[in-house]
Amino acid sequence: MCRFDHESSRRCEVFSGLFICRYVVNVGACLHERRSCRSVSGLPCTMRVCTRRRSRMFRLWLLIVFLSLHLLVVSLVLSIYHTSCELHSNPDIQTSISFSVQTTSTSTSKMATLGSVTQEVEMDSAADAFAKLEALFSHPLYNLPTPPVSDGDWLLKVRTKKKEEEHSTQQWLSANEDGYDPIVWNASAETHPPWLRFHLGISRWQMYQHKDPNLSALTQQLASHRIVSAVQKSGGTQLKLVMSFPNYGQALFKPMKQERHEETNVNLYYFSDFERHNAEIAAFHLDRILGFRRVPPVVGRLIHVIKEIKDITTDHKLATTFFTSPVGNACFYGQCSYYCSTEHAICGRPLKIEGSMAAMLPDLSLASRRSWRSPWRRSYSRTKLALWETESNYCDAVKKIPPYDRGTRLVDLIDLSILDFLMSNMDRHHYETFEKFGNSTFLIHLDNGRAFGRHSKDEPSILAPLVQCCRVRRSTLLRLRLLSLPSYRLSDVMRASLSQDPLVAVAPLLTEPHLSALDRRLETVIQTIQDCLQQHQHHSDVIYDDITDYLGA
Ligand SMILES: Nc1ncnc2c1ncn2[C@@H]1O[C@H](COP(=O)(O)OP(=O)(O)OP(=O)(O)O)[C@@H](O)[C@H]1O
Ligand SMILES: [Mn+2]
Repeated sequence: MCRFDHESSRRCEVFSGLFICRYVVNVGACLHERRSCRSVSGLPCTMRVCTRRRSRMFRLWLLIVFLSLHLLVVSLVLSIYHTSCELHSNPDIQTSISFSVQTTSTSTSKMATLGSVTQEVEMDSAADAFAKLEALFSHPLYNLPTPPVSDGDWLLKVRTKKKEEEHSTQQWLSANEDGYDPIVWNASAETHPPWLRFHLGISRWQMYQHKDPNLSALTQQLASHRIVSAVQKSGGTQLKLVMSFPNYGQALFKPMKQERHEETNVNLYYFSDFERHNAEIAAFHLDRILGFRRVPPVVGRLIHVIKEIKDITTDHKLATTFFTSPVGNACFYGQCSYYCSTEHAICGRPLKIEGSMAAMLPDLSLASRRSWRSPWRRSYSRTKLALWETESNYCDAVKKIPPYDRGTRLVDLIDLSILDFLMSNMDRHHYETFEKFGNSTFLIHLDNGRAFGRHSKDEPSILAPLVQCCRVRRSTLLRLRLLSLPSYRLSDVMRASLSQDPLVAVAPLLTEPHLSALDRRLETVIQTIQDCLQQHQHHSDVIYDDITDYLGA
């Protein structure tokens, strides 16, 4: 049984249909050839009878061999058919299966090849990939002992309201907010909706906990909760909307602007590239797989342009930008500094559009954030180079400037550059932190929409912070090495992780070439660190040991 959508199961049917067809066509051609051979035979009559009897026996034998081969192939087709449905995302694997079965019909020795390919496919099956992901997250490197989180290390605290205050707020909210549910939560954690649990779970060190029990409820709500409001989000260059849910949760919606398989146009500069909704989703998964947990949860969702945006928006500027395209698709373009025009409209097909839904961080009035300009920011100019591109001792200078002169800020920035290199994101001009935690805190990895634009090329300059500073967290290096092993292969665990997103029903979130690019780039990162270790006398010059307490690492 296919686990996926009609379209993919149709593809599977067509695939296996083609498969059998090709096989039958080959056999038909063989029989036809044999018939024509007989008619041109020129042997004497008696010999012909004898030969005929022998040839009849031979044909019978051939038929038996052929039929048993046929049965074998059909049973193999059926078993592969099942696997290929689960792996509908993997054209490379499908090609190799169809290739080996065609050759099997002509040579039994190739059966062995088919057997091994089938085995490989089975080993790489979805269930196996999930097992890899599970094993990865259960590995001690993902469960390192962490310092106790003191009261002051939580971003927010629940304040118990006075009874009258609570009552008046509830009345105000239920009386004034159309489409919202009455508030039923109080100081007790069991009453909190998933978005509030997420906010209350943000600490000085991470956006959410490893194996956070709230994560699935949160992502499920982002993916399916009713949308009661959609307004444009100011800030940034490209159009995005803040969506609100009946329980007051919110998400940042970034619509699909390009097809997943489309590589970035080579003539576009990194700063004028379109953003990708699937990059926002994949970045969340990658960040989590790397063990950082610094991206707020993001899921994919199909949004109804009319019912879930146009009909409910209170944003008058946005409302004026809706139109129906010549082919009848519902479109809008909003107002922003890049690509907000009829030529770059965001259109449903005909009514629904894919997009990413990122869990909104707590409002700035509750938890203000500080935006930091990256020392390795690009010039955002077609002609100028940034200082880090020309100065050989650039890192030495950075290391002397606060906040890079102490604590983990530099290695945290290097973690971010590793994430960016893996997903080929050149657009990391700023990063943010929560003001409350000062300089001693994690970096929030927001805005990943310009990642995963190119799989056929790697961009070495993204790794400049690592190359120039030759410094890396020990825990990061160990996890990178783990992800380069076949049993935890980065592309496999990413494929498994991304297959949990609802948008796989439309198509895989990352194409196979993007997944392979991750493995290739991971090798480059590990090699870069290896080179650093060779260049330095002491390992401690390169490795920032953040896990001395971790036994056996
Ligand atoms: N999940 C989130 N929760 C709250 N605020 C967010 C979230 N994601 C992004 N923001 C804020 O929204 C603003 C714009 O977001 P983002 O940088 O993703 O948009 P953008 O259009 O891609 O920006 P740019 O063009 O600068 O790359 C930023 O100021 C950021 O702080
Ligand atoms: Mn952006």
